[in-house]
Amino acid sequence: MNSSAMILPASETHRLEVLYSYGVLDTLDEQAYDDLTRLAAYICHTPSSVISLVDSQRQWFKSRFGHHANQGSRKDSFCTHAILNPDTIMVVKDALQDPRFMRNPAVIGPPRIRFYAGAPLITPCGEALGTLCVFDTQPGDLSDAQRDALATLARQVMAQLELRKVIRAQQDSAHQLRHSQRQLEQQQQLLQQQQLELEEVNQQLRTLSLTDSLTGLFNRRAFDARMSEEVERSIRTRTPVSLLLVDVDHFKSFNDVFGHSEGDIALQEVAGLLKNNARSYDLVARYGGEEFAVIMPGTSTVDAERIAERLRASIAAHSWTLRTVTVSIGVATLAQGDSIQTFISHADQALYRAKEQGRNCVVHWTGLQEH
Ligand SMILES: Nc1nc2c(ncn2[C@@H]2O[C@H](COP(=O)(O)OP(=O)(O)OP(=O)(O)O)[C@@H](O)[C@H]2O)c(=O)[nH]1
Repeated sequence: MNSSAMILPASETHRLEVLYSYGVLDTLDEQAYDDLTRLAAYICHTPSSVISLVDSQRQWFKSRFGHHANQGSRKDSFCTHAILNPDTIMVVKDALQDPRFMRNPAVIGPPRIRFYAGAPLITPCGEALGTLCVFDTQPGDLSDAQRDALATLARQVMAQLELRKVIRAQQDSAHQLRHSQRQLEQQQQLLQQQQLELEEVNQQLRTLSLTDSLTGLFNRRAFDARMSEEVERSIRTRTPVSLLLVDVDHFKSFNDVFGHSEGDIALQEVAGLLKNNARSYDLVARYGGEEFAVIMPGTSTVDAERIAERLRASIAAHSWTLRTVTVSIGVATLAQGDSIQTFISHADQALYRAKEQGRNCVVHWTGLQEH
C-alpha cells in the first residue's frame, strides 16, 4: 500500500484541522494517557497498546505501552483503516490472513503484528482523530466485554484531550487578556505623553503670544492683562501699584544716523538694561515702538521714583558703542477711584513733561499737580 492508494476519510481536511486544534501532537508523555494504554493492554490481554493520532502523513503516539517507536508511517498504519469507520472497533484477528495487511511492513517485519483491535477516538463534532489500539504478535480476538472496555477507555482518552483543550483555551484567553491589558497600558502611557507634549506646546504658544519678538520682553497684550490684575489686586488689598512709561530719547535721529538695524540693537540693549535693573516681581513690557512700560506691584510713589531713577541712570551710564542712549520716564501711582485708562494717562502726562524738561529724566505725575 503506498500513499497514493491510501484511503482517506471523506472529511479529511476538516478532520486534520480538528486534530490540530487539540495541540496534542509532539507533546511530552503524560501519566493520565499512559494509565489508559496500560489498562487497555491489561484488559485486552495484549503485550502492547498505543494511543495513535493519525496526522496527514504519519501516525503519532501520544502514549505507548509495550511499544518503542513514538510514530510511524501513516500508509502502513492499521489505525488509518480503523478511523474510516468511526462507529466501530476495528478488529483484525490475524493480519497474515487479511489481504489488507498480509504484506504490511509492520506485519512481515517488526513489530510483527498479527492481532490488532482499535477503538476510534471520536471528537464531539464526530471526527475520528486516531485510535486507542491494542496489538499482539499472536492472532487473537476480543470478547464483547473487552470491546466495551476498549471503547470506554477510548472515550476516556477523548475526555483527557477535551480537558486539556479547554485548559489551553483558558490559558490562551488569560494570556490574551494580559496582552490586551499591557497594550492598553502602553496606549495610556502614549496618550499621557502626547498630552504632556501638547501642554508643553500650548505653554510655548502662550509664552510666544505674550512675548515681544524683538526684545524678548512681555508684549502689549501681556501688559494689558497684567495691568488689570494688578489694579484689581491693589484695590482689593489696599496696597499701592505704580507704573513707569519709558521712552527712548531722540530715537528717530538714532535711526536716521545709524540705520534701522542698529536702532533695533539699541532697543534690545535698553530692554535688557530695564529687565536687569527692575525687580523680579516687576513686569517689564515693550509698550510700543521705542516705548517701554514697567508695572510695579506694591510700590509707593517714593519707591517708584527711586527705582525709575535707577533705571534711567543705568541706561545713561551704559557704555554705548555708537552714541549714548538715554530715556525719559513718566511715573504714576494708582490713586483712589482711578480707572486703568486714567492711571496710564497720568504716567503718559508725566512722560510728556519729562520730555519737555529736556529728556533723560524722571517725572512723577503727583509732581505735576503740585506745580
Ligand atoms: N529701529 C527701530 N526703530 C523704531 C522701532 N519702533 C519705532 N521706531 C522708531 O522710533 C522713532 C520714534 O521717533 P519719535 O516718536 O519721533 O520720537 P523721538 O525721535 O524718539 O523723539 P522723542 O521721543 O521726542 O525724544 C521713529 O523713528 C520710529 O521709526 C523699532 O522697532 N525699531
